[in-house]
Amino acid sequence: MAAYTPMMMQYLQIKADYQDAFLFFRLGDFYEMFFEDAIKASQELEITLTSRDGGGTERIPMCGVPYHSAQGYIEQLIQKGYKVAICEQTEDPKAAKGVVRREVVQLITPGTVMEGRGLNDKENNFIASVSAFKGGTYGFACSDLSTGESRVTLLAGNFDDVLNELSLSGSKEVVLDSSTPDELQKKLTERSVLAISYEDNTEVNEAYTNLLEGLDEEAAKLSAARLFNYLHRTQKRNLDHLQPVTFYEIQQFMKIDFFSKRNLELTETIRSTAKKGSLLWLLDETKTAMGGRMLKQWINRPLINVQGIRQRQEVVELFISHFFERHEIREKLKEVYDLERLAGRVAFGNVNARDLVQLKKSLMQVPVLKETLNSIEAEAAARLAEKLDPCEEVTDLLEQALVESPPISVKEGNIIRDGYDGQLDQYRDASRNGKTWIASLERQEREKTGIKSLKIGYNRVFGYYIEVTKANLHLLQEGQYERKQTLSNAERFITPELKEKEDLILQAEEKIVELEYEIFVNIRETVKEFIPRLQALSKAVSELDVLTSFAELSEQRHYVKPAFTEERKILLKDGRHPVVEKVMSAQEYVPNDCYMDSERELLLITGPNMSGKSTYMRQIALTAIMAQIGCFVPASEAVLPVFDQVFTRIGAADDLISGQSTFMVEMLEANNAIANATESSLILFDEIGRGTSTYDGMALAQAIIEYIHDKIGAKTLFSTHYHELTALDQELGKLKNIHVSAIEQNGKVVFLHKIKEGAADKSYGIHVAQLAELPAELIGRAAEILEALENKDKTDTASGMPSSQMASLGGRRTGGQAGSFKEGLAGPVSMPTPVKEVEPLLQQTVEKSEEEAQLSFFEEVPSVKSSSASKKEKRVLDKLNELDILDMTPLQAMNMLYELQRKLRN
Ligand SMILES: Nc1ncnc2c1ncn2[C@@H]1O[C@H](COP(=O)(O)OP(=O)(O)OP(=O)(O)O)[C@@H](O)[C@H]1O
Repeated sequence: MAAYTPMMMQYLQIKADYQDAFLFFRLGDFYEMFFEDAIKASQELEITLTSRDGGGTERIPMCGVPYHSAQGYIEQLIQKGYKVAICEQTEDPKAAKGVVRREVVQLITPGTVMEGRGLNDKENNFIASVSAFKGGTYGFACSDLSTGESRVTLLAGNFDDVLNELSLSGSKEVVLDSSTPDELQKKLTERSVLAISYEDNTEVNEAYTNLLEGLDEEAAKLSAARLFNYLHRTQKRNLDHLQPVTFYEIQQFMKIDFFSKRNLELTETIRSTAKKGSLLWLLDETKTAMGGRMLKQWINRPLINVQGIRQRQEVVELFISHFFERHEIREKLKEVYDLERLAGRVAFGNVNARDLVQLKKSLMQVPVLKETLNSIEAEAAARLAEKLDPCEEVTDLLEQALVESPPISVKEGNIIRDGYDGQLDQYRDASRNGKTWIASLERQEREKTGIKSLKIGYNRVFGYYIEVTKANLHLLQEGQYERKQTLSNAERFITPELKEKEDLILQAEEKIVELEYEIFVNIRETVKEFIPRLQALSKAVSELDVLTSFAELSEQRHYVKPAFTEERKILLKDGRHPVVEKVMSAQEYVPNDCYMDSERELLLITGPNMSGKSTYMRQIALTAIMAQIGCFVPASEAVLPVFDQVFTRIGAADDLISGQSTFMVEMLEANNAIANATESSLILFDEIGRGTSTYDGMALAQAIIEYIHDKIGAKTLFSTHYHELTALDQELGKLKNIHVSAIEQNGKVVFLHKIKEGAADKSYGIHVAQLAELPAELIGRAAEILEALENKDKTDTASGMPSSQMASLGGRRTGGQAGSFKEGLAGPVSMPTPVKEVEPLLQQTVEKSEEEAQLSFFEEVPSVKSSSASKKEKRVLDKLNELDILDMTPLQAMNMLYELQRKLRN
């Protein structure tokens, strides 16, 4: 290796310990980066790459950012998922012999950000640890360093549960044992952009022993200890604000798996992953950042304990009936800052005087909140009031000590009030007296010399001086003034007396600044002792915030309090999809009822495209979730069971990025539901089977329905375009058909969005295509093909060919009879008992033709059997040619490519 300079050797030595981070190496007023770090950082941060001589044969790539503006650059790197090690000079350069000692003082990572853009007010910033134990148990711990909250759980054997917990907590970083197998690491990073870190030490650090005291299980302790050890090692300080770790079991909450959370758009929309348009967006009427975070946690983990839900409902109801008190409370909540994160920064040592003034102002709202709650005179309100601890000692201290508007910096004085500290007052007197003396000296000198324009000024170089314009110089007495500086139009002088006072003033000011900082640190340390109380207060305020916002929303949007039943019954009158309703205004939205009980476990929903099938299904799930977080629900009457889990298969072909075909994802999601659902679960399956050929799809759909009906008994809503399946109600006692109605008016389809009993009688696929403004010529052609298909079907049926008129694909399996799917296809129809004799036939042909009509974009339809391979290719090429690629998103383009390829291979 080349002989580098001692400083570069020091750099390389430190860098060796931080291979996976950018090393910000402090050199004077800059943080410098070298070698690979410099090349990469210059690209990521768009800063100039230079080079320097480091003693070796070649120049070393280098780039740097100024110390005072480093924060922004660090945030940029963290947001991109990188880690940054801050390496400071840890001894006074003047005192150093040789190279100044330098050490990494903090490793900032995506999961350990404490301030700045990396933190979203209304979102937690969790870092998790995953530990594998013998017997297949996983320990999952997570901590939000900015708020200090931590929790841990043990997950038996199922790695999907680990992935779910990671996604529910929204963790940005995961800490693993370095021996974690690669395949698990790959799985962890597949679903989201996670920073991975390692910590092998699981010994409980003394500083955190008390935080782990409540944990009975050794594995839980070790998992949390791994996380704390990592935090301690990277942050290099005691983290006094960390709260005791709570142990939870995933069975304590309604389980909503990763897919369902996404499909139901609980906290973000599928398309843009934005909050706007999600359930969280609708429900978030909170006034504080902490309340916003609590709401998100509640949505991610609805309760299954009826008692807990009813307690929340009781408070919501109370606030609905106490409008003025609610209004008063919400006004006051606006004044409450983020107590939890303030407390975190107090412990971390990066809080400033302004933050503490905000803390004081927040705490001053607490007595008013308590008073308002107590004025309601209800037990539930009194319970909430009880939990609000105003921490008067902190308010008093901050009120007495801090001025109203201190500066941002804590090292420049002007923070502490007069009268708070005797010594400080003395210094201030000295400084003020000196300044008064100087002001009177100016008066005296003017009188003495008769120079009206004489003035006393101050600058950093010469200190105080007497300034006289050149025209008046002759009026000064010789020998009394020492000339210090000549300007173009004036001269500046000093006198021994002036310098003496100046020394006094400057010394006093220096002492003031030092002492103010010292006092500030003492105050901060005192506030630190109140952190647990502040954190408890923060929880109570958050709860009050969320519950009043539920009340606000429930009243505004005419939601109703759901009753819970143990009868596994759903009764919703005038139910609405809360988000769609908000977007389209209540007048336009068509409310729908839903009734399910032990005789009506599965609802098979048919109806045209665009009629509102998915909206209806989603609204049932969202209503259940809203009910179980304690909110009222969008209906005029609601009775619900407590669901243990919600499963969904709804959604678009948006999974190409994860490398799985749409159909495969569909099957994985279906399997997840089938493997885990119980009779207390809710399943929503939207057009299962549509991703494969008609017969395959229909067969799978039927088999899935039968399986749920016979073996699971979960409340299930299943929408389908396979009208043949509607005949299943003859066989499956607990399956009922419902449909979304539509009518035809002047050749155009009109969606009524109204759910009705029974199966739909028509598909309207071509009508929908017409609404989408496909070319008239094409629509005409589709109608022609449809007719041809219908006729063909009729002929086939008449000639005894296997027909699509059969009620379902395979005879239903009962006992030992194996009425297999194949038999159903090849032999005579095994279960041909459609409800209506003629209609199902029509339904089938319309349905089939709709699908074929869609295919006709690309290939010849079966009725016009001239399809040659070259013609098919030509159609694909034509389609390619027509595409306006610049107008497509990458995902749309990928989907289209996938589709085209599928057409070619078909
Ligand atoms: N109850 C309703 N009242 C008013 N408008 C509704 C209602 N339900 C759905 N809609 C509107 O109809 C649109 C289509 O609904 P949705 O996606 O649920 O239809 P779908 O039947 O599932 O369609 P597809 O079969 O094509 O997937 C919605 O975006 C919404 O604007």
